[in-house]
Amino acid sequence: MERERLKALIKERSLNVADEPIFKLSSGKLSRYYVDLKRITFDPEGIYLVGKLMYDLIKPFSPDGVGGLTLGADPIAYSVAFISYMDGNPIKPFVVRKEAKEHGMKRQIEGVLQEGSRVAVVEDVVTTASSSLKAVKACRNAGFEVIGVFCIVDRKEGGREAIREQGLELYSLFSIDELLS
Ligand SMILES: O=P(O)(O)OC[C@H]1O[C@H](OP(=O)(O)OP(=O)(O)O)[C@H](O)[C@@H]1O
Ligand SMILES: O=C(O)c1cc(=O)[nH]c(=O)[nH]1
Repeated sequence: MERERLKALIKERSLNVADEPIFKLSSGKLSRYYVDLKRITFDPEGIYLVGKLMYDLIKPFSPDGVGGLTLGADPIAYSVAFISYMDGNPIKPFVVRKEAKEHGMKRQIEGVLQEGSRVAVVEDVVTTASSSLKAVKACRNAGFEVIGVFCIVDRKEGGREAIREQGLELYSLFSIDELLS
């Protein structure tokens, strides 16, 4: 039920489809469609559904932490952390900055996790997985053990294969096909 509701919300609010490839992606490529998941992750019902469904996906792996590359991953990490606490199984959120801070503690990762923590890397959309893998690399540099990459939508444009090359699996709530159909 929650999955069907989230799918309906994404189709209604996030899916932008054009006749021509007018949407510029993070990779620089142009696409005929764009899934704007910020329309979901900045909405109270959307953030609840994402938190609940993503928590259900991640929970079997028993991670200590959940987070990813700012900005897409941030609301996902916070909502999973909130839901996990309500479930009596707290998972700590963290944020990977695009670049390490140049002042203060000069950290790239913000949070309270210790070296050796097992973490789930989350993402809103995976296209090439370049953003997810940037987060994976930062996590590994911080001494975390990454257990997998978990996203809301897999655009199926090579991300899964790129993630596998790093010895990890991609888990998604939806693939682009079921949103476009
Ligand atoms: O799999 P990839 O090819 O890396 O593309 C997907 C990334 O692109 C978008 O982020 P964007 O770069 O627009 O940044 P933002 O989250 O800060 O808006 C999205 O949130 C993913 O992080
Ligand atoms: O590849 C991307 O940058 C991208 C694609 C998409 O559909 N949605 C998004 O937020 N980013």
